Formats: sequence, structure tokens, C-alpha cells
Amino acid sequence: MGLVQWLKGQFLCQLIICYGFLVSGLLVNLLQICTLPLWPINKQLARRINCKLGYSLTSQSVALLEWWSGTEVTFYTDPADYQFYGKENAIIVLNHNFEIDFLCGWAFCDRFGVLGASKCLAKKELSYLPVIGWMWYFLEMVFIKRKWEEDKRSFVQSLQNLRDYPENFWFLLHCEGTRFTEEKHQISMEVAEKKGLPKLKHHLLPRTKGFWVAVQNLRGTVAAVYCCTLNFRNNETPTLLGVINGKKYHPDLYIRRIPLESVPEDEAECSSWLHKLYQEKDQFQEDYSHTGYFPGPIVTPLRGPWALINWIGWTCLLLYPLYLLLVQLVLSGSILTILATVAFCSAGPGTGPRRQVGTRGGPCPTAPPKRPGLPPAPGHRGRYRRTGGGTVLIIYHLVERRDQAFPPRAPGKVT
Ligand SMILES: CC/C=C\C/C=C\C/C=C\C/C=C\C/C=C\C/C=C\CCC(=O)SCCNC(=O)CCNC(=O)[C@H](O)C(C)(C)COP(=O)(O)OP(=O)(O)OC[C@H]1O[C@@H](n2cnc3c(N)ncnc32)[C@H](O)[C@@H]1OP(=O)(O)O
Ligand SMILES: CCCCCCCCCCCCCCCCCC(=O)OC[C@@H](O)COP(=O)(O)O
Repeated sequence: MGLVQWLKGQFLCQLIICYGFLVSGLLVNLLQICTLPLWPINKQLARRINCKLGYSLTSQSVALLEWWSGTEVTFYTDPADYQFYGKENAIIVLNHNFEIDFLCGWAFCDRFGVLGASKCLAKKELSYLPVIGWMWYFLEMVFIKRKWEEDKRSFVQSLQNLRDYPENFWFLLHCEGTRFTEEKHQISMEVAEKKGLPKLKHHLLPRTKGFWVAVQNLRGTVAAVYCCTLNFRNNETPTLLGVINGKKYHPDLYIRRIPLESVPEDEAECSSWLHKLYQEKDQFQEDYSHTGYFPGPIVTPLRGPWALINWIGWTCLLLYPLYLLLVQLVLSGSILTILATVAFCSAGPGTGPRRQVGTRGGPCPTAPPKRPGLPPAPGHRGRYRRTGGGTVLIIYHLVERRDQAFPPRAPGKVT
């Protein structure tokens, strides 16, 4: 494992990444709040500013996926459709099987310049997510409680609001309405049986009302439905934590562009149309499980530098205060100890005395067995994970150094 891959596994690096995302997100939220007075004066300008602010935050997770974890989405699509991507509004119908399907969706949006403006039909709970949920409020995301009687009015109103949106946007719909699990699949197939519908092997039965309402309210605004089918090579089970740990995944995404005119206006016909679309998607997944690829040629839209530049910019800006702190430490003279500690710790666990955090001098109760100059015995967990040990110890010594500036008081004695 190279140095870069080792660094990606370090808790300190992951802490810095999440710190950057969180603090930049809060700053973006603050700036979005500042656009509120602009809305009654110039709504379109306020929307454009919020799209840029939204891009500045969302693209950090695209940078994490594409540059940090090195995950590259492979796109399968008809080259004749390629010319439309990014140049029109579209409804995206995407299967909801993977933990990071939204990240692959964002990467797809970023390739065609619609990441900042894109929206989705999301469960109301996501609007409470710190930073991301608050940001989506200003991007006019469509939230629903998944209870039609309570949702229908606000759902229709939210869609109508998008009819004069100044930027090209994609509207993501996971028609299944929830993430795929075997248990949900079994219940869903019982409903399919009752309805006399073909059973699906790789999907839950789609909920059709939301799709029909979206199509009806966005007709004239949206030009097409993009039927997107996502899968991962070699049966990978991708996770967000894996991406943060720098693990590379291999997503394949098959996109079919369907002009909106071909979607029926009648609700019952539209419902049948969507069920047929999901039966086709299910067949694509079945073929993929045997062949390892989707139909249609592979296209490779250019991966622009802006997600990476934006991420580096935020990281430099937000790490600068920490850099100043480090400079202070150097001036205070204690950095040498820390550097010595870093050198000492990054030699790996088990190569020197450990002191139990919180008390002085005692052996660390879970210190790996003494094997001077050797890494701890295989499988020894110890207090510090093999990969994160050096990092954790650096933080421990940083804390300890601070303590030594204020030596602990002996019990009962006041200094
Ligand atoms: C690769 C992608 C490319 C690009 C990506 C593009 C954009 C992405 C970029 C930016 C977007 C920004 C952010 C995205 C990032 C993160 C967000 C990601 C995910 C969040 C998404 C979610 O939160 S999913 C949950 C919310 N969405 C939905 O719920 C949509 C699906 N639901 C509906 O549409 C529903 O219709 C409804 C909720 C609107 C209303 O539901 P309701 O049930 O009241 O009505 P329905 O008629 O639909 O259903 C009733 C019928 O259903 C039958 N039934 C009952 N039980 C089941 C069952 N278990 N399974 C299936 N069907 C069932 C029942 O019989 C009823 O049938 P009737 O015939 O009797 O009506
Ligand atoms: C460089 C910066 C990186 C910092 C850390 C990375 C953060 C990445 C961004 C996190 C944003 C989280 C967006 C939430 C998307 C969740 C999508 C989802 O899967 O929702 C579930 C619903 O669909 C259905 O819910 P269920 O009914 O299945 O329950």
C-alpha cells in the first residue's frame, strides 16, 4: 500500500475532509441566508447565486468520489442522445439500490454542468440534515412525507415553482420510494402479484403517482425522461465510508433518453408506462449480472477540474487557521517534540513504550505485546487500530504536551 493510500486511511486525513465539508457547508448556508433579501427583488439572480453556492458544496463530494477514491463512473448511452445532456431539463428515473447512488448521480450531473441546479424528490427527513438539507431548501428541492394526502398540495406547488427556473436542471426520482432491501422486495412483489404485474428481480415495484404528477406539472419545462440504470462491477457493495477511506469502486451507468411526449398524460396509462419501464430496467440489470456491462456504447464526458479546484480551495482556506496554530507551536518550541513524536509514531504500533491516555507513566493496558522493532502480532487489535495508530498518538501527544504546560496537581495540593 503506497504512502498516498496509507494517508487516505488515516483518521486525521478523514477528519480534515469532514471538517472542511462541514465548515464550508455552514459558510455556504450562511451565504445562502444572505441571499434572502434578494429573493423579492430579483428571484432569478438569487437562484443563480444559490446554484453556485450549492455547487461549491455538493461538488466537494464529487471530488471525494472522483479524485480521492479514484472512482470513475462509466457511462453507457446512445451517442445520438449525448448532445442533449446538460442542455435541457430532464426527469431522471434512477434505481435506488446502492448507498452511494446519489454520489454517482452527482458525478453524472457535474460532467454535464447541471450539478448546482439539480433537484430531487426527497423524503422530508433529509431536509433536516445539517448543511446538506439546509442547502437544499435554498435550491428549492422537493420534499415529501410519502403520505399522498399530506403531500399533494406542496408537491404540486414545488413543481410549479420550477417552471421558471433560470438554470438547466435534472429532477431525480427514485420511483421505488425507498432503498432496496430483500424484505421490502418481498412485500413489494406480493403487491405486484395482487396487481397482476410481472415480478421484478432487481427492483422494488415503482410508486407511480409521484412520477405521473411530476411529468404532468413539468410538461413544457422538462424535455425528456432519462432512464438511468446503475450497477457496480464484480458485485461491489459501495459505501460512503469506503469512499472516504479512499476505496475505488467501479460504477456503470446506463442512460436512455426518452422524449417527454412519449409519456402518456393519462394517469393509468402513465402508471402502466412506468411499470413497463421498470420491467425493461430489470432486464438490463439481469443481463448486466451475467455479462458485466450494459447495452450501448461507452461515452466518456470530460472530467473537469472545477470540483477538485473548489475542494482544494476550501481545504486551503479552512486549514489556514490550523496552519497558523502550528506556526504558533513552532514558535513556542514544542513542535520539535511533536515532530519527534510523529516520526516515532508513524513507525507504526508496537515499536516503543505506550502510556495510558489520562494517567501518567503507566503502561497502556492494551499495548501490543512487546516485539521491539517489530509490528505487533498479527490480529492484535490493541488500543490503536494498525492504520490509525500513528494519527491517534499524534493527537494524544498534542493533548499531553498541552497538559505538560500545566503539570497535573497532586491530589489535595493546590498550586
Ligand atoms: C444517475 C443519476 C443521474 C442524475 C442524478 C440527477 C440528479 C441528482 C442530482 C441532484 C439531486 C439532488 C440531490 C440528490 C441527492 C440525494 C437524494 C437522494 C435520494 C433521496 C430520494 C428519496 O428520499 S426517495 C424517497 C422519496 N421519494 C419517493 O417516495 C418517490 C416515490 N414515491 C412516489 O412517487 C409516491 O407515488 C408518492 C410518495 C408521491 C405517493 O405515494 P402513495 O403510496 O401515496 O401513492 P402511490 O399511488 O404512488 O402508491 C400507492 C400504490 O402503491 C401500492 N403499494 C402499496 N404498498 C406497496 C409496496 N410495498 N410496493 C409497491 N407498491 C405498493 C398500492 O397498492 C397503491 O396502488 P393503487 O393501485 O392501489 O393506487
Ligand atoms: C470532501 C467532502 C466529503 C465529506 C463527507 C462526504 C459527505 C457526502 C455528502 C453527504 C450528503 C448526504 C446526502 C443524503 C443522501 C441520502 C440518500 C438516501 O439514500 O436517502 C434515503 C432515501 O432515498 C430513502 O430512505 P429509506 O426509505 O430507504 O430510509
